[in-house]
Amino acid sequence: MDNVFDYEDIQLIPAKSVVNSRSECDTTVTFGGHTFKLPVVPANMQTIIDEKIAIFLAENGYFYIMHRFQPEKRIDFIKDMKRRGLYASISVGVKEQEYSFVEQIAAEQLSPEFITIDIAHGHSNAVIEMIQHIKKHLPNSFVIAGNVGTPEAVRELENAGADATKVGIGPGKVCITKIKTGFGTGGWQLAALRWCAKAATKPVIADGGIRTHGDIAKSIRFGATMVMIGSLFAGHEESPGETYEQDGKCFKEYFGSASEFQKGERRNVEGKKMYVEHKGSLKDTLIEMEQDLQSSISYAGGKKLDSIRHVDYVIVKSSIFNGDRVY
Ligand SMILES: NC(=O)C1=CN([C@@H]2O[C@H](COP(=O)(O)OP(=O)(O)OC[C@H]3O[C@@H](n4cnc5c(N)ncnc54)[C@H](OP(=O)(O)O)[C@@H]3O)[C@@H](O)[C@H]2O)C=CC1
Ligand SMILES: Nc1nc2c(ncn2[C@@H]2O[C@H](COP(=O)(O)O)[C@@H](O)[C@H]2O)c(=O)[nH]1
Repeated sequence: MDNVFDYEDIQLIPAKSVVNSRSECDTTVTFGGHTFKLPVVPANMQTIIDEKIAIFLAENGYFYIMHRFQPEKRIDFIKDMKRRGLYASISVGVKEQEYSFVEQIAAEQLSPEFITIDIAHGHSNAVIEMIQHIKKHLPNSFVIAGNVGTPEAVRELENAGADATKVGIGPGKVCITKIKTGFGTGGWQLAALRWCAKAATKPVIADGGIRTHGDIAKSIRFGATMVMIGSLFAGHEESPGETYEQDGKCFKEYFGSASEFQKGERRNVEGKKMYVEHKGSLKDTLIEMEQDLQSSISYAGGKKLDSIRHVDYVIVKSSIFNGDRVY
């Protein structure tokens, strides 16, 4: 791989606008047979999403993926979403008990519309076997598999039956994989996305490293159908987790799924915790994201999201850490 770059190294080049108002621009995306208002999904992490937020997102036309860190609540969650006439979108891991869980939801005829296999190193037999297990027992569920960082991995997971792959190893705000292991797409996530998306025959989700709303447009330009975001969704009124007050300012915690705070032990820790300044309501952030993306579409010279995929770009500088620090 040569020519690597990250979000902050790229500027998209404007084309002549074909709209009189940004409100004419359409940010909707079709993914897994459903149409969503935005090509954006909050990260399936315990400090980012809970049942209440999932209901809000599904009811209002947004995509969500529920996290897998309270496994005993997943069956009731699927039932509750179905009872409300909403789609169900859950996460699974790859350990033994997850195989029985998949069989159980199949036996109870609770096929969720979306299942995300959520592990750190998704290019593995463990993920391939789980994809095949889900497809055998729940053939109607749309399977998202990850995380990966190479075209080989994308192809292998697609060939195993994944309906979409999730790209990003190490670019996350509370991720320390790149520092602790020396591996990943941290510092060149956008280039890795382009590399993977070129090989993909099915949708790709860009996961991690989004620091500004403009990075959503850049992800679309470099091949993403959907963009998973953690830190920008942390710290809202609705966000799970404690609110802390310091010097008159309110903060909320945001911790990694592989941090000791999630795991409850210091074993194979690849995540950290940070405090995010209170940002107001999630609804307002989603509206602002939509407006900013409408503006991106207008700069791309089109009316639909797809127009962003064809714009020119320049590489303006180079950086490794994308503004992140270890602590
Ligand atoms: N996107 C990213 O960059 C990263 C995300 N994460 C997030 O952290 C959470 C925990 O992830 P994870 O530890 O995978 O989940 P689990 O703790 O559920 O582990 C999944 C299984 O995979 C094994 N495993 C974990 N890492 C590796 C590896 N590098 N090579 C081979 N086997 C491995 C584990 O065994 P054992 O523990 O014994 O090795 C375990 O059996 C997830 O939500 C994941 O998305 C974590 C790191 C990076
Ligand atoms: N290496 C780790 N990556 C993690 C961990 N917990 C979550 N994640 C990944 O980060 C993104 C969110 O990134 P952000 O830049 O938008 O904040 C998330 O979707 C996961 O893929 C972790 O403990 N270690």
